[in-house]
Amino acid sequence: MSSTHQKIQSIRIVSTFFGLWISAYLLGGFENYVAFFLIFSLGILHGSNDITLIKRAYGSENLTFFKVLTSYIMLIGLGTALFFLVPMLALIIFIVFSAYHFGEQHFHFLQVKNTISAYLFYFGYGLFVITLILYLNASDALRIINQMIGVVVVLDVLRWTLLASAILTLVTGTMVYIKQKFNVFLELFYLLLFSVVFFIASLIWSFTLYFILWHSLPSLADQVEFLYKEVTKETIVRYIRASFIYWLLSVVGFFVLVQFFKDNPTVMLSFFFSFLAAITFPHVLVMHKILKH
Ligand SMILES: CC1=C(/C=C/C(C)=C/C=C/C(C)=C/C=O)C(C)(C)CCC1
Repeated sequence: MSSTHQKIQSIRIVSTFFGLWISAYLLGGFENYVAFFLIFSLGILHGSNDITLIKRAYGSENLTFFKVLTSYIMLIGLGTALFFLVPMLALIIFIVFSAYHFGEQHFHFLQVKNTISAYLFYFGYGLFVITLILYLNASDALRIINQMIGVVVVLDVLRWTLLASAILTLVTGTMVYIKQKFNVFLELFYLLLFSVVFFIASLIWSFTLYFILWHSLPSLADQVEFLYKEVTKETIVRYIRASFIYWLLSVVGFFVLVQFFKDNPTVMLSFFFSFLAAITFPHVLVMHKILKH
């Protein structure tokens, strides 16, 4: 593990405990502001440099900036249209993509990469974590999901998904472990920590702590390393400069669109997750290309 990732590992464990402590002391409303601030800063930032990453990952010979931008916008458009036309299918695809993406980032240190068992392991693990967040905050989660897809999803769906993803993770994790040993106790400790956090914290705060500390931070470090070979103050500043315009566009875009929904908090939250979903689709594909190597 590189020294950057070791540092991030310590930062995220300490910050998770701090986040847990905060959730006991901050008032709900203020906690939500901090959560959205973190999602709109670090969370969106970690997906803002995708266009540079695609060009680098595919080699820039045949790919013009215009071609990449057009396919990127088309994918986001497709994602948005899907949420309008067939919301339930869109949500399922989004969760499948997100689950794989979270698991792939979490286990990016494994050398066992392009095998079916590794793919299923990433997917199973990510799905387990996402469902754990939803299950331990079920009333809020189900309200938002119902609002997003217009169908009543019951607690049993979460319960069975949790069980199925746990079994999938266990079976495929064993297959991966046979090929490459990893620290199972540390992974179990993380899962225990997540369960305590998700149980105590609210839905938005639980999602934020996982998304920012356990996903976006290590992903940012990987991307900076991929683009500039090392993570230093200078390369971080270069990364921020290169992604700033995309970051600004998505944040401004979100705040313009959200004006239509500002009178109803639940509709606003479901719009927020649909927006996150639409910009997530191309990001997952780009990161898969990078983490594969
Ligand atoms: C928390 C939560 C949800 C799941 C969000 C997910 C899965 C987000 C994934 C984001 C990604 C992968 C971002 C890019 O890196 C739902 C089911 C939408 C609605 C209820 C609350």
